[in-house]
Amino acid sequence: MGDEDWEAEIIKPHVSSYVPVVEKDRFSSGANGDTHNRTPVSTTDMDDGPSRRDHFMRSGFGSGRSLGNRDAGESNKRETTSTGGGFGVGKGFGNRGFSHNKFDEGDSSGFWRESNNDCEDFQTRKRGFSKRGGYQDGNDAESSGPSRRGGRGGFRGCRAGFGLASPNNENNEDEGVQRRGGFFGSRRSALSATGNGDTYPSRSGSGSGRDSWKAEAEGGESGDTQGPKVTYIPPPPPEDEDSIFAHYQTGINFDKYDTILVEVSGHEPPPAILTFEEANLCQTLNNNIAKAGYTKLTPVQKYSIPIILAGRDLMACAQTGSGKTAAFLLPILAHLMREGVTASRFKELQEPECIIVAPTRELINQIYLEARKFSFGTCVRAVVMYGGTQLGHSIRQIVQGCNILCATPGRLMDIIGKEKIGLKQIKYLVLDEADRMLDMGFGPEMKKLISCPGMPSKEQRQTLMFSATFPEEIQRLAGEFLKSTYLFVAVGQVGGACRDVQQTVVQIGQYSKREKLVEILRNTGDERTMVFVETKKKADFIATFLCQEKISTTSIHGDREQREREQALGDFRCGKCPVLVATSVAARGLDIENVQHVINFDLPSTIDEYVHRIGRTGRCGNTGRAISFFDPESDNHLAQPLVKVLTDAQQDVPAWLEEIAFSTYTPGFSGSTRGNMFASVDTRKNYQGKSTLNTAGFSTSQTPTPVDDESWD
Ligand SMILES: Nc1ncnc2c1ncn2[C@@H]1O[C@H](COP(=O)(O)OP(=O)(O)OP(=O)(O)O)[C@@H](O)[C@H]1O
Repeated sequence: MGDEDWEAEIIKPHVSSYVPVVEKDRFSSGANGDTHNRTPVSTTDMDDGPSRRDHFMRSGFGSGRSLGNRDAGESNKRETTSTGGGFGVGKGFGNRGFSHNKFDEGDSSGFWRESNNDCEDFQTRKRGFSKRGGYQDGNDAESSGPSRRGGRGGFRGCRAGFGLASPNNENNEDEGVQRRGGFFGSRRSALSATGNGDTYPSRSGSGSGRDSWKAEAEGGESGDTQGPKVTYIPPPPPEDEDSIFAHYQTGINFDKYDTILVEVSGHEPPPAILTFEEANLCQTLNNNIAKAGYTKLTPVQKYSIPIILAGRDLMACAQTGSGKTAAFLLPILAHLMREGVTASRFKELQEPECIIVAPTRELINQIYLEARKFSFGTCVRAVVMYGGTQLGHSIRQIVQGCNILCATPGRLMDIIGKEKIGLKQIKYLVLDEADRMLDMGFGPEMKKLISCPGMPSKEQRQTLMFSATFPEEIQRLAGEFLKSTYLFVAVGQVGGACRDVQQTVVQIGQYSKREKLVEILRNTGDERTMVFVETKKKADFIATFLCQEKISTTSIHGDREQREREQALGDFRCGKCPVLVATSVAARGLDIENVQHVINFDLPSTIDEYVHRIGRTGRCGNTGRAISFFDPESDNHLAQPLVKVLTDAQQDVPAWLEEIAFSTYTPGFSGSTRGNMFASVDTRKNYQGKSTLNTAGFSTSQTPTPVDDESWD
């Protein structure tokens, strides 16, 4: 099936995953005339009568056979070898072109490799699928358009079994290989072509792919040869002041932030400020800060704001949910206003003063909403654009004027390639979740960005990097983006978990997880809970399973269309679906009120991902709970770093976990499967002076100390 079939596929409703299958009869015309606007699954939807059940039955899902197969969706091998219909292998895909042998042998060709990293780039991987090079030659089902792979699998499976016919049946095994694989993007080595939603080259560490990002962009989303046109136009956010400034309350532990140690390293850092007044921001900004409910600075804000105001480059690492977004937005806005930046007018080529990049669409949208909030009533205009939405829509937003451009990397490259954005005026470049972007293999793309024609050199712009985790390797790479004089701010333990999250680790076998999950969710009632799983397919599977159990659930992952992702998030935010099953696409940055629980149904492959995932709860001084299922069959590599994270966060460490950590002890272990994630200090060796202070501003030490925390033992 060629690209034209992709087109055909998107003009008729299709099912991109089997969660939406249950919604199939609910397709409605979207606001934008999109013909496949679907409502994510929820129990309420699923409970509404026999017809829905019929649908399940018809689709093969929910038959005793399907559901009775506890292995389905949980055991890769079993799925791929089962031909029993129902869940295991839908007729649509399961046997028609898949070489079981390949799966069983853990084929590492990269086809159908589903990564947990389905952030912004999921289209790219799908693109990779279409170039499957020899995989299942001649099978029309198998060679169908890549991005619709899951969809077709689901859709066809729906007719003839159920959509677990996803070709990703082998994924878990491949992921097992991948997750232990290389570092910068090496996990993606097989996925090299561009995608329709986010066009950029391979994430492969080598930067393979095409030579020019511009070529990528031109052959990208708008390049009709590359895939289906994305028609989704996200609904505009509410414009009324109440909505713009809607916020949740800080929690009981907000004041405890003052006791967290902060380490600043680098030459001559400006002193921290203790209050918003000391920042000397303009009146409009102060008003907006007040309307946002901010009365007191968080530690990362106390340090970062004066550093950014002083024009310094910054790498800042602070625990999840501790206000990093405002820490960079406020001083940037203050500068822009001080410099008299006025809203740019309609122009074909816009030249923003600031670019903010983040790895996921939902996160960049959230940052945009914060930028819009703090720039309210000013002349500064923020614009957001991200993959999975209509490119023309992004362009229309931009040409109206753009001072602060919030973008995901792929879309940013597209727009620059289309010469809608000039870089000459850039004064601030912000990389949020910088480690994630670099880890995902965006390093080459980011390097291309900073060497784009017109982009001021690092000496002439201010570059800011933020995250809750900064492995050493990433720090070293990140140094290329920053002036050598950059300051490094570490609030608390770099890579450490937020102490406001009560962490529990449960030892459990793969096949008992679902039962346990239901048990937990029955006890949590309507409390908002995020359930993380490792693969997109499993996200759908678990969401559907929970719906069957009458637990209102929706799901978010990289194979869902952007419309569905946003709908899912909306339903979760408003409480319509209090359970959100997610892959790591939702692990970073998402700030959702009242998430009381995070459940790691599957532990992530790395400890820093764990830290980010559990950081979706316990934000801004609120408390939360995280329960993680630890399967000794697959998670032993996490035992050591997990023990460290738990210990550092003053949590109970189960004896069995300590034992596993001990038995898998690696001399020189530094807390990460990928390197020294617990680099509690700036990894530069040449800085002089490091101050360790508590956030009330009192110095506890002014002398440099050696790297003291690289080893957990
Ligand atoms: N000084 C403050 N006073 C009150 N609320 C604040 C303050 N700073 C930030 N917040 C709120 O705290 C929440 C978390 O902030 P934010 O999303 O910026 O955290 P983060 O550190 O970026 O987290 P993550 O590491 O998960 O991305 C947001 O709702 C934000 O509006």
